Amino acid sequence: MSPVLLFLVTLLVSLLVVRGLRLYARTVWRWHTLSKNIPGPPAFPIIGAALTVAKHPDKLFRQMQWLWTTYGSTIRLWLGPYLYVILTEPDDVEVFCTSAALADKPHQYASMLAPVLGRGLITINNPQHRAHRKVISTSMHLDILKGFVNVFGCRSQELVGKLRRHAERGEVFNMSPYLGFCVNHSLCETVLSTDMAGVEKDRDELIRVADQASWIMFFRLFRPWYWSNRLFALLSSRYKVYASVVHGMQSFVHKVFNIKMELIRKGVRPEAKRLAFLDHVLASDARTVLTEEEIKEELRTLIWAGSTTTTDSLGFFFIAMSMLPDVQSKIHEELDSVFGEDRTRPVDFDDLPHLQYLERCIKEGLRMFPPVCCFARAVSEDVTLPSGHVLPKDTVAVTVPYAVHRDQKWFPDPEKFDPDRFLPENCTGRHPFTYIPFSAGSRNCVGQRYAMMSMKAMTASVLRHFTVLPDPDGPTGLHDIPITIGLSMVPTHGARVLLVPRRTTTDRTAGA
Ligand code: HEM
Repeated sequence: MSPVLLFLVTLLVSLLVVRGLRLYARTVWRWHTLSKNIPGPPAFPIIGAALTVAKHPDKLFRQMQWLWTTYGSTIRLWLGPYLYVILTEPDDVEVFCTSAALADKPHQYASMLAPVLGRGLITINNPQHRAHRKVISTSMHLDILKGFVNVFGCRSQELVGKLRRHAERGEVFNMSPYLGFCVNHSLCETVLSTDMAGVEKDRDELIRVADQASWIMFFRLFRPWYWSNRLFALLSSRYKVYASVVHGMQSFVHKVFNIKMELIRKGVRPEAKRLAFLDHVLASDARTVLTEEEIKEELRTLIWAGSTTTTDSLGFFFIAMSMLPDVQSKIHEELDSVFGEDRTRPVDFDDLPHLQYLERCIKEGLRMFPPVCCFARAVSEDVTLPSGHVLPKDTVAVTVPYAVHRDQKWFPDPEKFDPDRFLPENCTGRHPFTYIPFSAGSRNCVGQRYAMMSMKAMTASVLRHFTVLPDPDGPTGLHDIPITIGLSMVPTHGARVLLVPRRTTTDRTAGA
């Protein structure tokens, strides 16, 4: 290159860099000015307050609790060069969930979560999101979900068989891996295919590593220096696991999808009673809206979205039950009134409406331990919140259900497990955005009904057979359960409990 050309190129690059820096400085200055009244931890140049939150996941939860007890219901948090505003006032949360200026996810969802979760509903933005959401929610229709309850019931019976071995040995053990397997097995069967012949190994391997992947994704979110995929690959020892999970999930979904397409080509249709979500999608208009690649991405999303969230909710639920004998015995009474002493019949769809108390307990569990600990939105224009604070354009708004659900005003004595908070008469007049385990608005959880049905079927199946007792060496109360934060909130030591088989009248007579 001639010296003159080199000079011109250097000059041009320098001008562009200076212009970029000036633009950035102007934007940051604007963010500073608009958010100066919002309290938050001190921030340093370049890294912001990253060191305040870049903690080990076991310590991160306490750190987040410290944030909202110290700074209140609106918090300013600088992470690297970005400004995050955390909101927990229900009126602000309503704007967060419903404002068109907050309908999209920030870019970190696409760059860090999409490789694992898939470029599906959770990570894509409008107008693509709107089109996909229409198709996916149609295929999550109640009539379709009804058919899944039998799968939940049967997988739960298998779960009970595995748990029985520990119960018979009279030992405290960690239920979480068994719950995870049951949840993931049910998800694969209902979302992808009832017939997993030939791909069981891939499925089981995926289930094994699912937790690690969710942990790694969250680990990155709080470390701006790992946001670039290249730097993450170069600098972090965790990249290898991450890359193998991404690859494993993609190839598993591709394999199942290809098997289905091959069967369709051969004119083989699964029995109507054994249709999975994918069968419904392939038989619907969805194929005209979504390409094959898009369908595969949505399948990955559904499986990931349902996996740790449901498993961890169940984990917290059973720990809570082990500490609340009175609540548990009310559930037992309800189960006995529905199933009698028959312990062999799997739970089916018609049983679910009769399990009202159980449902309230699940809802209260989700209030106290909402597994999605926070979610975020990109702010596409300045938004003035009802609390008076301004969300500046191009920043990120975040809400934290765990904190929202502990508002004394709407949930008096919030650390008390009280299922009757969800009696219809006690919900009247409650601010609708003060209970958001499944989020709310246009980006709420599309699997909410699926999740409630599967959790009801699984908890009913386990509690029909067992009484859950606490680990004598474990936490002393619900406030004391150690929590680790990954993509979802996890009980740090898993759901460690002791199970005691419930005896039927026949057992008692035989034993007498
Ligand atoms: C207890 C279980 C579950 C909880 C607590 C939960 C919670 C949530 C939350 C809070 C969101 C919003 C996330 C955000 O805005 O970033 C969400 C979104 C989503 N969930 Fe769930 N979820 C659960 C189970 C499921 C299940 C079983 C499925 C699928 C079978 C599922 C599929 C999805 C999808 C696809 C989205 C993205 C929706 C969209 O943006 O249009 N979830 N979930």
